Amino acid sequence: MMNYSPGEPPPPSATPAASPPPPAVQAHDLSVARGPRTVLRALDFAVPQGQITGLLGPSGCGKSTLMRAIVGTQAKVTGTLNVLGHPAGDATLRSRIGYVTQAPSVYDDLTVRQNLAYFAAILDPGRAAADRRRANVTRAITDVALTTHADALAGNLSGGQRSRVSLAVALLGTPELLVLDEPTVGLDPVLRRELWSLFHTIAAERRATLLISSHVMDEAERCHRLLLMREGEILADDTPEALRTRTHADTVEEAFLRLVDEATATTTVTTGTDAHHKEPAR
Ligand SMILES: Nc1ncnc2c1ncn2[C@@H]1O[C@H](COP(=O)(O)OP(=O)(O)OP(=O)(O)O)[C@@H](O)[C@H]1O
Repeated sequence: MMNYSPGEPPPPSATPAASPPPPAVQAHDLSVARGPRTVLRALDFAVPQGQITGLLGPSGCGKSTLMRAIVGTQAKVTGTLNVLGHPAGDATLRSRIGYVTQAPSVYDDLTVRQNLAYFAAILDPGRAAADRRRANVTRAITDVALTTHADALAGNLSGGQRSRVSLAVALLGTPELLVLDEPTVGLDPVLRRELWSLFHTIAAERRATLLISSHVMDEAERCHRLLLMREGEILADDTPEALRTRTHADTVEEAFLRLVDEATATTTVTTGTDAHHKEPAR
């Protein structure tokens, strides 16, 4: 279904211009409380346009919460969060963002094609758009490699296939920003590789921005940029290569672990009884 070969990510799709385009997402002093807890703490970061940014970190570090804030479905958000030039949650952003949650949102009693036709009718209503809708539905089904299952009931699909129906729904409207929460969970390695190839094709051909969460560190190597998270904070915001170089690590996983060790050592030193020395331990 696609033509990107895995390994090093290809260069970002945007051709070099005199001034770089504004970031797709820009956060300043962004915090989120869930219940009594602050689960995101004073985040500052930018997600560049037309690239794939990976959001990585252990379970519970706040990846889904951050994505929900970006798509405008999270309560108790403070600080500044701009998305495609508007405050997050602005009504004008609805058709410009595709969001796929961890739990696939599909109707089990409809076929794959019927599910997509239903969402296509909401996105692009009216009789005059019928041909365009049909073409978009077929394209989205092909994109996620579900052509052979197009007439199967969603309720009879495997978990990975249902996730791909959700992804196809997000691809229907050709969004400028795609926010994908762990889209490759439960998929076999071949399918994971194919989906990553699709993500690169979307970034390159449609100039879309993709923010993709994962806790599988080998997927980090396929991103143009990474936001590494830990306990509600951003530990690093860089390219995979720069992260590896900076930490003298062979893999992003190793780089992440070194950064965690550094952060832990800093915390221990600054919160310990002898809090004079604040440099991270080596
Ligand atoms: N509805 C809720 N009420 C209170 N706290 C919540 C709620 N949902 C999540 N949390 C807490 O917020 C923190 C961040 O959760 P979040 O789901 O964003 O993490 P995550 O990094 O996406 O995890 P995972 O990789 O397991 O999906 C966690 O500590 C979690 O316990």
